[in-house]
Amino acid sequence: MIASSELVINADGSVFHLHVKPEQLADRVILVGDPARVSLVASFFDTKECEVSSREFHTITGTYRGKRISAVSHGIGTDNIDIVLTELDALANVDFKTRTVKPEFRQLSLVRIGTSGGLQPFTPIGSYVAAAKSIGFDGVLYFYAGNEKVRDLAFEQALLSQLDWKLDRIKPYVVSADTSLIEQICQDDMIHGVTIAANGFYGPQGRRVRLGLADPDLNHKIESFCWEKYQITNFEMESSSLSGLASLMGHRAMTVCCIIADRLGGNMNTQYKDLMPDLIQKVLNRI
Ligand SMILES: O=P(O)(O)O[C@H]1O[C@H](CO)[C@@H](O)[C@H]1O
Ligand SMILES: O=c1cc[nH]c(=O)[nH]1
Repeated sequence: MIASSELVINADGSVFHLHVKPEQLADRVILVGDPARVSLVASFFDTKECEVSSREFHTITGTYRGKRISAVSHGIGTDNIDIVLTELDALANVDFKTRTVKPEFRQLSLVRIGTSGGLQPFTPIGSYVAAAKSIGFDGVLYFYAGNEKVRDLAFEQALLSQLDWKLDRIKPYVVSADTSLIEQICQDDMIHGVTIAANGFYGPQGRRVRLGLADPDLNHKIESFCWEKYQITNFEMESSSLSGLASLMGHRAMTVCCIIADRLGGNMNTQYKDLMPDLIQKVLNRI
């Protein structure tokens, strides 16, 4: 039995942070950072079954062309993904009455639709980049047993050596998205990329506002990195822990982002919300 301090269930039977009840979660889940983007996703639904909001976590479950789908916001950062993935997995796989793991595993398909900064000439503003591989600058995955089994250790070595890694308190890790989900969602209109999930928007993505950077050359090294068939394409902030935790739990997960910042040219599209409906519809049609 899982103690009440470990898996926290609210008095109304919902899970602690998301405030969602087990019967309210669909097998297909669209994850987004911005709580307002959940309403945008749900605006395409044919029916709406429930809507729950708590902190930055906004959930709407409904149907799209006969498919039951939950849209869930996770806020910003890989630490939030630890909360959201653990609670979604518990909603699917723990019996909330007995507080025991259900005998039959229920697999979720999770697609994160995010925004991102492009790092290559072939990832301009407005392009869609799916994270076939994610590089985690965060440390969430390291806290879980068996993390080495879902990490690409050869890729990690190539990174440390080619980037001449100088930030000795942090060791980037590499994980893969679910290949069957990438095949299902990505067509010619999405680039298969390698995405860095940074543990911040500014310094950890090489942005300088007032503070200097510990390794001012890191972004140049990231842009020129090339190993086997891989180049690093973009920065966002959640795909690493999403792919890593989902792999450990047995769920299918991937991230696809709309590029809104051109880090090479120094340009930004602050009107990116106009670009989102098209990407959302593509994912809803394919999930
Ligand atoms: O647009 P979302 O989904 O929030 O994704 C990106 O935007 C946020 C930073 O502005 C981070 O969450 C990053 O991953
Ligand atoms: O540059 C960007 C743009 C969106 N989200 C990020 O994390 N970085």
